Amino acid sequence: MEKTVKILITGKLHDIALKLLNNQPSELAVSESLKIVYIPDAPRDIILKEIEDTHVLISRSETDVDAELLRKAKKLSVVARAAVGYGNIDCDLATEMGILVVNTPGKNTNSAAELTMGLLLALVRKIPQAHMSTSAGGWNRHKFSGTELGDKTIGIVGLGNVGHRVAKFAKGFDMRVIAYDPYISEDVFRKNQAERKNTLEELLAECDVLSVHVPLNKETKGMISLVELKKMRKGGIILNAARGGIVAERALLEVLNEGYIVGAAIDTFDNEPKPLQELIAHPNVIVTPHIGASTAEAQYRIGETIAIQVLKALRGEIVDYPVNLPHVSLLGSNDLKVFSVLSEKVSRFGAQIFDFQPAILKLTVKANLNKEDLQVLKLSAIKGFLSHASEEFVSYVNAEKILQRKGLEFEIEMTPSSSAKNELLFEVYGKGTSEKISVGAVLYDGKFARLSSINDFLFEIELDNDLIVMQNHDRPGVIGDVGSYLAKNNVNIAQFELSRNRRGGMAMSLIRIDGDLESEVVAGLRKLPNLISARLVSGL
Ligand SMILES: NC(=O)c1ccc[n+]([C@@H]2O[C@H](COP(=O)([O-])OP(=O)(O)OC[C@H]3O[C@@H](n4cnc5c(N)ncnc54)[C@H](O)[C@@H]3O)[C@@H](O)[C@H]2O)c1
Ligand SMILES: O=C(O)[C@H](O)COP(=O)(O)O
Repeated sequence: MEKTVKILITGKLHDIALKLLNNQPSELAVSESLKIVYIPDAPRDIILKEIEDTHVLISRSETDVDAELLRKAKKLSVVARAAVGYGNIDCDLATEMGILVVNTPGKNTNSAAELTMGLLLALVRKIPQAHMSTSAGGWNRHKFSGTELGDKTIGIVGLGNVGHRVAKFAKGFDMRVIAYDPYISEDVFRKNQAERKNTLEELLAECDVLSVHVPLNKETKGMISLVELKKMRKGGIILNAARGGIVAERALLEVLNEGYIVGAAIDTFDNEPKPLQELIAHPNVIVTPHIGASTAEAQYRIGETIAIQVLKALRGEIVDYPVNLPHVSLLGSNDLKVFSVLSEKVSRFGAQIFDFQPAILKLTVKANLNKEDLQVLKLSAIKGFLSHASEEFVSYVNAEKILQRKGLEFEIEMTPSSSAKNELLFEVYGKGTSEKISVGAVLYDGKFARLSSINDFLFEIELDNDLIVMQNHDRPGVIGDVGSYLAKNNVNIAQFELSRNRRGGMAMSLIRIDGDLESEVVAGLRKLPNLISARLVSGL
């Protein structure tokens, strides 16, 4: 029966996202049918109920994806954050549970940077106050006198996507741009014509306008508190269109009341949607309700990107913007995608053909790959092995953790090849010295997955459907007996491959069958004369 995947959407999304999920482009089509439950601005109690049988959650900043929610989500495999900040998602727990978290970095950058500049201009020219007064019939040309941006210094904390766009815009207003971001290279500062400050203190001491553009995390929460605000020049102003809590709100209120800081423009708050009342009502503060990403253009880009991420994740592909798989970024090419599927298949096969206690798994790769691509193959192999050998839900996200928990070691080795060979050898070693199995696989023509060996036996068989792995004595009549037994049990053979180590010695056969096979049928095979073993390998 076709599986149905439930996608719960709890925030407002652009129509393009729903269009792409409902009418999937052929290259992203998923085999499951999708049940989309779209509840923009969903209340918490509804989310907690709906999440129980949800497979994919698409959310915006108002949905806290915390431990309470995750623990109720028994079927969840993807959390898709339709924006950048994921401070509201318990990523550690999601990782532990094997849930992939994705986001859409860069897609709302321009909108957030434009809003930041809008807030800055509105603040220094008192535009909201002048508008209110004038639209109410007033005409106060002297009351609404402001200050210019030209020649003032803006201090940017976090020169990432939004930060460097703000830097560019500020340059357009002839501002001096200084920035503090210890995590990026000198080059980024140079390219964005921002003077690098090595400490936050240096930056604070020199800026008239302080604008924060860092993520909210343990390190940045409260990074601008009373001490830091007092390190700024008297008469400075503060912008926060990043996250509430980066600038401590009570401290900001204090310096505003003292008149030490003369203005603040804020889009993001500690307690959304009910921010600190005294702060938002302060006469020198202008506020917006977290609308940095709220433009038609940003929402289109986000909607399109998030739908593609979800479809890729459902297809088992590695997504473009994984949050909790930092060591695997883009799945570079289609070739790598096909190779990673081979890696998953060969290890899933290997997991089903031994009877000893495994201790070490080893993948030998004959190809020319970079470190990142090798990591993809490693994760695919672990995932393939564990998805047979573990009761837990295994994904690229938690595969390594589960492996560690099971006390298994993984080794990976690459044998560089002068020609473009794509071959894999997957080995499982037991604790005893003689316990070992190996399975070889190859990509013919760069795309067709074939099993090429099991231990010393050579094959060329498709790694698809269910397979029977049989060992027998190399004597006449075995193939005939097996063929008629399977026919009697209504099993159709798609491919039969026999390999032997020497004439009259041991033989191994692989039988690829159409459809599913009952385990009793395989058990019956073992009773045939000259059969040593027969086992079913499934889920390929
Ligand atoms: N108001 C909105 O609607 C809106 C829209 C977009 C982004 N945002 C928020 O803006 C912030 C920046 O977004 P982005 O897309 O530019 O992210 P980004 O990841 O591209 O940039 C963040 C930068 O902060 C730097 N950084 C991290 N920790 C730091 C620290 N302790 N000190 C100094 N620098 C540090 C990083 O090195 C990085 O360069 C995030 O909080 C994001 O959630 C808000
Ligand atoms: O983190 C972000 O990208 C912004 O805060 C926008 O988030 P939202 O559009 O989901 O509120």
